Amino acid sequence: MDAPTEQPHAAVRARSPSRDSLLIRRTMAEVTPVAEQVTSYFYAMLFVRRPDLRSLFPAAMDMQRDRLFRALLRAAEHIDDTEALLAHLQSLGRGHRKYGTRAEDYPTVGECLIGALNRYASRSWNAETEEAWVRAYTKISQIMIDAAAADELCAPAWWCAEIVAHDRRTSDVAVITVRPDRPYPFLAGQYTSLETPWWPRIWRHYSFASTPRSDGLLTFHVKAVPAGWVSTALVHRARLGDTIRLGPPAGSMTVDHTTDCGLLCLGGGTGIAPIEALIEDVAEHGERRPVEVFYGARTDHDLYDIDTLLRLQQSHAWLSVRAVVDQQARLRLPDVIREHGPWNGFDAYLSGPPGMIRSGVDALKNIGTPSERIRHDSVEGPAVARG
Ligand SMILES: NC(=O)C1=CN([C@@H]2O[C@H](COP(=O)(O)OP(=O)(O)OC[C@H]3O[C@@H](n4cnc5c(N)ncnc54)[C@H](O)[C@@H]3O)[C@@H](O)[C@H]2O)C=CC1
Repeated sequence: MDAPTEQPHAAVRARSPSRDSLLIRRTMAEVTPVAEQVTSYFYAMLFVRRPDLRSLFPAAMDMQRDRLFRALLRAAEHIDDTEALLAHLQSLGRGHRKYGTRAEDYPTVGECLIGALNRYASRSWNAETEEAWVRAYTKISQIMIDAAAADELCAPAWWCAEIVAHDRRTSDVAVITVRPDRPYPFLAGQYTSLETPWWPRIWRHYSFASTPRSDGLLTFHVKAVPAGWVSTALVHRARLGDTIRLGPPAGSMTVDHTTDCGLLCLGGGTGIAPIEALIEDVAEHGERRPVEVFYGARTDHDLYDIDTLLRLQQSHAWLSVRAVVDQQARLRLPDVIREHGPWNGFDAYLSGPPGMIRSGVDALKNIGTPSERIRHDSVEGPAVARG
């Protein structure tokens, strides 16, 4: 994602913001309209001060130059939400190991961040604001540094993986299976970051389409999207035997096995991949909790994995699968959940395009689903930006 664009899993608590948080928000309000310039200035400063850091970023910086910067700003905005921030930043810190980031790089990044904000938020900037940003950045960077150091003791910074199956399902969707060079631990519902040999240092996120398997293989669903360099290479260029790199697993859209409540799953397009992993997870735990899947696609032809889902439905009485095809349906995917249900006693899992997640969350909230029962990974940024 890419990782720098992950966002705090936002269960925003109703609490009055701290003074630091208010000052940070004031800066953000001033820099948001000139975000492009602030970002360019930040990276220019960073690479002038530390030219050696340039090699950690992709050759074409326009593709993701603002990801690190945006991630830092977003984390600062959530500075009061310690619980959400902690999990998010730990994941970010672990994910940064694959870029080659070291603890000693963080102070320079912080100086450039504050330098850029100081310059572009000049109307509201003062000594108190600077202190608030220094405190926020110190907290953010320390969590990331600590998480990276702890991870170093037990996991590699990245895994190499060989493509062992490449199944073109439609003109733009491929189901790709890889064999990692070392065991790769993860949970059903999580995703990873992936780098191809053709676009070095450009990482994109893909969800695991199954539970961990005894043969250690990992499967991803990839759709080539316009201007999506990584996805297009994976669908149209990758061949058996090619080697990709994987970052660590991330994401919190996992099944809570301490309850037996039902699962309402919405999978849009290739967003169906982690939903399939969740179904397998429930099956492997021998649970007989209801799992209701709505699989949305634009056309019949885009339901590229409906056969897998129907096979799973045949073998599990607790599983129900419904396809919702835009061209045929009166309603779009998120709207159909209002027509079915009620969904009391169900946890909701959403995976698909950002717009689908947003309207799905709205639809669920409108029918009274509490937000702590709605799970999805971030709507903006890498979790769903899979170019
Ligand atoms: N490949 C993977 O592992 C994963 C991919 N994703 C994300 O899923 C998306 C899949 O893209 P496509 O296959 O092109 O899906 P798509 O754009 O063809 O849409 C799939 C379904 O979502 C619905 N939808 C789309 N936009 C909507 C909106 N604004 N409001 C309500 N419903 C909407 C459509 O009606 C359709 O039923 C991408 O954004 C990808 O990043 C998410 C999780 C995992």
